[in-house]
Amino acid sequence: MEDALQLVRNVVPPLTAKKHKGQDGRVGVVGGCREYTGAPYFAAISALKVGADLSHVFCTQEAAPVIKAYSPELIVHPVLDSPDAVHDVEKWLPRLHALVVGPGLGRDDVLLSNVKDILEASKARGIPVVIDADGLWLIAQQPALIRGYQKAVLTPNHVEFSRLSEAVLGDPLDGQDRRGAVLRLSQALGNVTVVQKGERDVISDGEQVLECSQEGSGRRCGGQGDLLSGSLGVLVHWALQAGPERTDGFSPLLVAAFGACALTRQCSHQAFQKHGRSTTTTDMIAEVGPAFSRLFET
Ligand SMILES: NC(=O)C1=CN([C@@H]2O[C@H](COP(=O)(O)OP(=O)(O)OC[C@H]3O[C@@H](n4cnc5c(N)ncnc54)[C@H](OP(=O)(O)O)[C@@H]3O)[C@@H](O)[C@H]2O)[C@@H](O)CC1
Ligand SMILES: Nc1ncnc2c1ncn2[C@@H]1O[C@H](COP(=O)(O)OP(=O)(O)OP(=O)(O)O)[C@@H](O)[C@H]1O
Ligand SMILES: [Mg+2]
Repeated sequence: MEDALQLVRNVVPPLTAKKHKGQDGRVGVVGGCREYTGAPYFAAISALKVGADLSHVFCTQEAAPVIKAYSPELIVHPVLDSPDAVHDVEKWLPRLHALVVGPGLGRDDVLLSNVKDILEASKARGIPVVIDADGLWLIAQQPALIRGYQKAVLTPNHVEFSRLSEAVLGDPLDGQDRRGAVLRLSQALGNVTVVQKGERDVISDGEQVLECSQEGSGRRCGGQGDLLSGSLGVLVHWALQAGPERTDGFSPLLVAAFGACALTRQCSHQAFQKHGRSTTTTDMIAEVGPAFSRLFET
């Protein structure tokens, strides 16, 4: 565990006066609809709190004022259900380092179709993508969308993993051999990186496997996965920018995923010490700074 934490430390960029705004990360979250406005907010604000310089949310027109009202820090684009949604997002892609697709997306067919085209445009530009929540619902329906895309990281929870396994391998989760199940799913998807969240997070790129058992808490409130996926958007950019020479031969995406899992669990642990059973994801986001320093600032 300590070795893996050191690999994460190796990819964290120094804060220097020599950089300009944006250089430490410009992340976009694709999600936010009538039902769900918290999830994209949790993901986008977590990216900023981890250390991105700019955090965008591409959501439906109806969700935009709600998410804008949560925070002036976020750049919120009310475009996901506009007639020219794909173009409206695509024009921002050259300025983004990573995309987090799915938090609060919902399962509306029009939105899923727009996100399909946004993913195609992102792959064409080699933009790293983190796929979570209802983005995984889309992938389970159309695995070919990301099969073989080496800059994709999937972050399924228990149920989402079973759905993906069923769709891609024809069999749901093998309860016993979690490492084997994650390896197999990654391989079947052309070695994309897969994070199976759970009591221990199991992470694989189809060749190597890392497990994160950083102490978290017993609290299972909604939104914790969104904190993880938003943090991961930044860490993926940093790890790819640092390159494999800084990750001791491990895939940069594997190291980034381990870092996001450890950070999320540490936030949960710290928030639970203060708030106990009443801990919410908002309390956890308040712990991102101290948790990051504790784990990754040398
Ligand atoms: N504040 C907001 O805006 C938030 C919005 N969110 C957004 O909601 C969307 C759907 O997200 P989701 O997590 O409900 O996913 P999904 O797979 O449909 O679960 C459906 C059912 O599966 C089960 N189940 C789930 N997890 C399980 C587990 N670990 N172990 C076992 N069972 C488990 C459970 O069913 P049950 O077992 O209760 O019958 C659950 O009801 C997505 O876009 C996300 O971003 C959330 O991020 C939260 C905060
Ligand atoms: N049984 C568990 N024990 C300890 N930590 C857990 C457990 N299950 C999940 N976690 C941790 O909780 C965090 C969120 O995982 P979870 O499975 O709740 O994601 P999710 O369902 O996608 O969340 P969200 O509500 O944001 O969609 C991760 O950091 C994961 O490591
Ligand atoms: Mg989730």
